[in-house]
Amino acid sequence: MSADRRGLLIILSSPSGAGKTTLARRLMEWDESLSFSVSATTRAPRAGEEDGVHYHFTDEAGFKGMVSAGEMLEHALVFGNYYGSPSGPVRDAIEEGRDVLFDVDWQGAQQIANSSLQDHVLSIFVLPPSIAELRRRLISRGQDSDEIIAGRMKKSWDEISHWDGYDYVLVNDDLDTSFERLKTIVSAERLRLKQQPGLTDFVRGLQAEFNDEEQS
Ligand SMILES: Nc1ncnc2c1ncn2[C@@H]1O[C@H](COP(=O)(O)OP(=O)(O)OP(=O)(O)O)[C@@H](O)[C@H]1O
Ligand SMILES: Nc1nc2c(ncn2[C@@H]2O[C@H](COP(=O)(O)O)[C@@H](O)[C@H]2O)c(=O)[nH]1
Repeated sequence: MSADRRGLLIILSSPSGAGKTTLARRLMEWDESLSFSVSATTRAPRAGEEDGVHYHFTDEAGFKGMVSAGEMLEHALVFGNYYGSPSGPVRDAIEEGRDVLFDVDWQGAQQIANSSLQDHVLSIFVLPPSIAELRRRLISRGQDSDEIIAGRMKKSWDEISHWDGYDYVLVNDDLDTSFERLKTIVSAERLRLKQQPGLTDFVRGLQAEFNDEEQS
């Protein structure tokens, strides 16, 4: 560990359409030191999605090759496509004391929470204010076919049923309020004692200064 602060693995999960990608993008704009874990996926790119920025788009053979080479921190089949988080950039960031943001489903969140990096995990589940609003958001995003939206709505309860396995839960009703709460969570978690190993040396310095003053 070469940094004063231990990096956090900030995991956002939610049913599709609840708003985690929107919140993740805002968080990245708020703090440019955050790294986003760009997942690999076999899903086809949506309009506006760039390879290497939003996802590493690959085919099934390429994806399975990465898994068998041990290059994935976690991986899962979600809505009929493979998704996974490459481990290299995550381990580099943690080594340097930087935080990494993940947008993964509950299976990915569980695998990261059970990995050797479990002490770094901060997990947040995002709930929609209602199921009707979840559907409205998926439709208004305007990027998936009716069939895909129906499939995601059908699976939404599978995802929601894991809500209580997370450290924090946000009901994403008003976006600005949710974002303020998310910033509060991240800011507070960064100040936890275990995240600041450099404090031991700092307090030793205070003690030396205190002892010097006592003796003079
Ligand atoms: N609090 C909110 N109020 C209204 N609309 C919202 C809110 N949060 C997000 N949205 C909108 O809902 C739609 C879905 O949001 P987003 O793509 O962030 O969801 P997601 O959880 O990342 O979904 P997926 O898992 O499918 O990637 C987007 O059009 C987004 O602008
Ligand atoms: N386990 C993982 N889940 C992931 C990863 N990247 C994204 N996801 C989840 O997939 C669904 C669908 O995403 P979409 O971009 O197709 O709408 C969503 O729940 C994401 O959180 C990953 O690397 N691992």
